[in-house]
Amino acid sequence: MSDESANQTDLRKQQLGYKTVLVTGGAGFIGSHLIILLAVKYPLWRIINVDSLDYCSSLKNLKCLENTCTYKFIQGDICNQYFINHLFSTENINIVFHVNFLHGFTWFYMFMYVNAEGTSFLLQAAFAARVEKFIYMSTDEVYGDSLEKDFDELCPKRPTNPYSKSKAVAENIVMSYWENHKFPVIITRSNNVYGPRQYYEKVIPRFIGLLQQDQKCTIQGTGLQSRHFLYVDDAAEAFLMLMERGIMGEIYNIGATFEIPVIQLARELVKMVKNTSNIELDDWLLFVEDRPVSDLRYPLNSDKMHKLGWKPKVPWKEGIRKTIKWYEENTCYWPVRTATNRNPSCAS
Ligand SMILES: Cc1cn([C@H]2C[C@H](O)[C@@H](COP(=O)(O)OP(=O)(O)O[C@H]3O[C@H](CO)[C@@H](O)[C@H](O)[C@H]3O)O2)c(=O)[nH]c1=O
Repeated sequence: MSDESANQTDLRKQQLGYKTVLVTGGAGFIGSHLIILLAVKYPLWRIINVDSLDYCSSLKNLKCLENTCTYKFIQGDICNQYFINHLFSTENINIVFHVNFLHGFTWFYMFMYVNAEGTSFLLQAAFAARVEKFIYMSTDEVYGDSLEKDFDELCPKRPTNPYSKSKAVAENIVMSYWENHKFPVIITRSNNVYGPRQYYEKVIPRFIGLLQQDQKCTIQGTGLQSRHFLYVDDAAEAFLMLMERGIMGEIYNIGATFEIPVIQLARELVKMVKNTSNIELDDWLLFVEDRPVSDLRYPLNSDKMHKLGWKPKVPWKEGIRKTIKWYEENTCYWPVRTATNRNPSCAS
């Protein structure tokens, strides 16, 4: 089929209610789970995955869609303006999930470039193409930390590290399109997401990978900082619910109900992975240098999501059991099993 007639077919399908959805960073952990859920729930929609295939992404994550004619992978960089403009002018994109981002605690310029400037390139092109919904995945980290009070979406942003600062800047750019042009955007701020296929640099897969190789869990700092963990299927469900029912121009917290200090998380994982008695648990902990800035916790008030009808469904015990099982069955999935955190500031 020629490009022109393919375009005509797309347009006719869109008139019938079929959509074309773009997911940036779709070969990564969260992006790939989101794409698979989209493909299951909307089998007739076109899904375009744009990913630069950085070290923590893999096309293996989407192997199950390889032969699906409604799914298309394009290797590309959101910071390449020519590429992005071409993408929007040729693909008739209706909905964007902007998942793609760069993590870390140093290299401030790179975070600003990818997270803020890249987002701005994408927005410009999406706006020109009159996209119907632009959903931007931000982070709970934009709030800074809180020892007591839960953050709701009206709390001020107080990001403390270069990554969260760049995400906060990107949020401002996204929101300015709503405020100035009523361009339909939604911002999500979620807790830490975990589950099968996550790259080894994040705390849960990293600890599992280390233990599987008889190495100790590297606790950064005291380990008393705690995190809320959301199973990836629940996160993907939340993103789809926002696409279906979210109010444009709004921000939504996507919070988990399970919170655990990192040191306790390590002990739980030791118990599960090593089948160790309580007395020996701490033999598997190694205290390493902390990050330059380490927030203690990010408690979220997710009432807005609950009102839309979303709640996390997967209990921690079930989620972590499934996750460990996956890592046990897929020891060679990622090239390096105990990736040192690519973040150069993490002394681990
Ligand atoms: C990898 C690693 C981490 N940690 C600690 C540092 C943190 O307090 C905690 C969680 O670290 P990470 O798994 O790297 O995730 P974190 O920095 O919280 O960031 C994640 O969660 C954020 C949401 O809070 C997302 O916005 C980020 O994109 C995502 O990467 O575990 C350790 O103590 N040892 C480790 O080896």
